[in-house]
Amino acid sequence: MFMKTHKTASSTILNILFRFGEKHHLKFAFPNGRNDFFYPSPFLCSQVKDYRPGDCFNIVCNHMRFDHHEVAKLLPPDAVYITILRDPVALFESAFDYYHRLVPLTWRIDGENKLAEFLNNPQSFYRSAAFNSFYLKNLLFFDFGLDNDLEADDPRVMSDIQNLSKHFHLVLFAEYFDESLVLLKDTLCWTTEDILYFKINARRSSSVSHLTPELRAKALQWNGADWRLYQHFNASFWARVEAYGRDRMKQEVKELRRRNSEMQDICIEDGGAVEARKIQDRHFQPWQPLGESSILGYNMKKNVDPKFRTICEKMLTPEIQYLSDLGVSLWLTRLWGWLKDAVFTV
Ligand SMILES: Nc1ncnc2c1ncn2[C@@H]1O[C@H](COP(=O)(O)OS(=O)(=O)O)[C@@H](OP(=O)(O)O)[C@H]1O
Repeated sequence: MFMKTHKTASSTILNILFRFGEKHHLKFAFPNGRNDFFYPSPFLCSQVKDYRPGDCFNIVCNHMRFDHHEVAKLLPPDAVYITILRDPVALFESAFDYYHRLVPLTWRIDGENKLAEFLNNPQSFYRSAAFNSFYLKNLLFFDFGLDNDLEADDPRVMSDIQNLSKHFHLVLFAEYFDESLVLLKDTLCWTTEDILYFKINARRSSSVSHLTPELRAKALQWNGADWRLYQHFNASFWARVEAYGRDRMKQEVKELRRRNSEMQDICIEDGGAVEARKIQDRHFQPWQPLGESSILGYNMKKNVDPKFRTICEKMLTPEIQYLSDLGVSLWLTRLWGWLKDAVFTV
């Protein structure tokens, strides 16, 4: 079970899981008609495509609002539960940039720097019951099915975190992505080959807001429950690295980076990610947020060695196209994508 949290490098993990599942003919529990399990509604096993009570799956990995009891119905009792976190300030900044047009509360924020305006006075732009407002506060807590309106010092925050830690065997971190993958490989007895990746779903640098220390402090306070969650699992992560062996970790990370860079030379035109308008093959065109084209993608080398063509293609394929390749119907996602691009894109 991979709990795909929002704006945490989870699409890069998803690509790794898709490739592993496909290679070993594993059975995915997929959504039906769209790329998520009716997010933000809480997860129900009936949302799984062709689900019948008693069915058992190998991998669950699409966006959902987590509910352990429901997820457990799909999996064997010894299933490994994994998720990924990111520094709540970076996550908040990324989510605000990506989703703010979908949150009516933010439409009346004036000025060039909407993020700063919001953080300087969040209460005046936020109501917990408002449409899509969960994107604006403690999004990790929300994704885990918890109350994202709790203040950091509410005792329920720590008890929720303790409870979550009983369910998850491994918590990865976007900030220590390569170390996280080495722990993933160790937990699942995988090989380095299995964890090779290209960064998926990154924004162009001009879309990233750099927060002043004051605004960073405000963002941390505003997302206080997520900050506690992050700190709790961060401590367990480093204890885990210690147990794995610092030197051993260093060697493994070095090897992973060497292999990734080798794959980059083999697969990617111009050495790295490019703006969407420069992507020639629609198959590699990433999904864009409402109203702009800020997400980068890749061009595959034209003269790629035939023995690497398939692996390059798969490593470069964004989530939506990969789901389609795996046979998932995406008619609702595509309808929304068409509306988004035809009607709303400026
Ligand atoms: N390998 C790796 N290491 C560190 N960070 C990474 C990595 N891969 C993706 N990213 C960053 O993760 C952000 C996208 O997250 P998600 O894929 O989870 O987004 S989504 O919720 O599925 O839309 C997005 O962050 P922002 O660019 O700040 O928006 C990506 O740049």
